[in-house]
Amino acid sequence: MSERPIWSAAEMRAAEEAAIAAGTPVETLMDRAGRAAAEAIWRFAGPLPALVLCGPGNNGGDGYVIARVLKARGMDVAVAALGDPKTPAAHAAAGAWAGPVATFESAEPRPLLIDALFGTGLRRSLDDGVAAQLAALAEDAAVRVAVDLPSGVATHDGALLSPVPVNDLTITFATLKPAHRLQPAARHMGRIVVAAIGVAGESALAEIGRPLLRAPGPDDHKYKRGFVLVAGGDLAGAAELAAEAALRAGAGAVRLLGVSPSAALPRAIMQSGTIETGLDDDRLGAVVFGPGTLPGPESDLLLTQLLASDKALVLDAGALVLLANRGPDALRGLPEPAILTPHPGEFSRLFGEIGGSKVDRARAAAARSGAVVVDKGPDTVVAAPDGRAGISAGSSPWLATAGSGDVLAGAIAAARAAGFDAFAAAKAGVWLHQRAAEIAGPGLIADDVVEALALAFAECT
Ligand SMILES: NC(=O)C1=CN([C@@H]2O[C@H](COP(=O)(O)OP(=O)(O)OC[C@H]3O[C@@H](n4cnc5c(N)ncnc54)[C@H](O)[C@@H]3O)[C@@H](O)[C@H]2O)[C@@H](O)CC1
Ligand SMILES: Nc1ncnc2c1ncn2[C@@H]1O[C@H](COP(=O)(O)OP(=O)(O)O)[C@@H](O)[C@H]1O
Ligand SMILES: [K+]
Repeated sequence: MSERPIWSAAEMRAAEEAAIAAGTPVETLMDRAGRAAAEAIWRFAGPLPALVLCGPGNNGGDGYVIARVLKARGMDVAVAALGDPKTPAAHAAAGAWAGPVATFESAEPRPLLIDALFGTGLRRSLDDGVAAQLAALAEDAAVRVAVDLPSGVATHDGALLSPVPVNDLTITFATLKPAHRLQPAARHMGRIVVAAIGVAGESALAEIGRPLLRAPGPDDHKYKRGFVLVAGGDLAGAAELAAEAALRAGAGAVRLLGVSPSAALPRAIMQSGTIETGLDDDRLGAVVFGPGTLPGPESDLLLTQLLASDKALVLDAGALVLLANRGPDALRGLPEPAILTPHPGEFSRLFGEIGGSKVDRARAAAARSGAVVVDKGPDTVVAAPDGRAGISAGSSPWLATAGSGDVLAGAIAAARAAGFDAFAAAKAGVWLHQRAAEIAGPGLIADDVVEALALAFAECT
């Protein structure tokens, strides 16, 4: 599985510095960035009368290049600057722009707005007057484009430092940055184009991509495809959703125990036995515990049994409440790293308030617990104890419906039982879940996501 990297502002700067040290001047990088952005804008928006807003740094420098390239293509381009260029490269780019430059304050709206005020160098919120003028110009534009990042967005954590217009297109350079995928910023990007500018680097953070899953072959049997046990309790529906999700997400066999057998479930799901006997099975690839489980002495005892077993655990919902009482250290030293799937409430209950971005928080939680943490939400982050992390490329808001988390737990367990390590399984489950939600479409309920998992799985084989 190959995934799109996500670089921090510091990693982007390091890549840029490495390229410069290797002989590519910053002016060349800026020229590539501006040309690529102009090309993307030209293709996306067509030849509308454009207004390019240029800030004082290199983001503004990109803006001057864009203006020059679009004008050379015959477009009607106006430029407005927020202050004079402050970097040599931006200065050179501004010098190469032959047309007039209005002040930012005096800029009049035009159908195509190109925001090159601030990018990764933004250090604080925009001044109120600047944010208000940007909003007014965006309001009156037909197409809004952001260069690298919408101005006002914090690169690292996706916070909005001041009001930010919703863009139709954002062109970023080399790789995605965290703010392109983290909320609340992510919803302000519109379509995202990543333009190559000839810099290289490395990052432990990537976008969660479509996993490569194995369709069964001639040598397969059901247990080889993956055997999942769902340890249910109390509220049967949630455990049933997890069990059926595991089956539809590719597990060869699923057993659901701890709740009364249900005729509503597919007959393919095994429902006989006790959790104790069910656990005593070497063929088990993953155990889901928590969906539908209420905290109490009995469920707490079961958690103790599961932690003492050598099984790969996916802990969700009620199991996370039980775990919060013990503290995340209870997971340290398990033979197989557990996978935790907290929603924001469960996350803070389990790990307390952690500062930084959502990626920082998930990484800290994973390092603390030794588990893979799936920090759920519209921008789900998966983090491993060693610092590797992934951010979901997006998620249908229709997943904000009862039971959808149970479905995710089942899908993750299927990937784990299929042989993926905990980090890869968590990411695969997140991808399948969001894709299934997309397939199920608006108005979905959790049961529909379960059904659609089979189609999502098929896209990965
Ligand atoms: N890193 C790279 O490899 C490349 C970066 N490029 C562009 O360069 C940008 C980064 O350039 P810079 O580091 O110069 O940063 P920016 O252009 O994003 O902004 C920095 C400038 O804005 C000022 N500033 C920051 N926040 C402010 C605020 N709230 N109000 C008023 N002024 C504020 C700073 O004092 C500084 O002068 C990227 O976003 C990208 O668009 C491209 O030219 C291509 C190459
Ligand atoms: N607004 C939203 N946009 C996108 N995805 C969401 C949104 N709200 C919730 N989700 C996703 O839906 C699932 C909800 O899980 P959870 O809160 O545990 O629900 P439940 O307990 O009802 O099963 C998670 O996978 C989460 O990422
Ligand atoms: K910008």
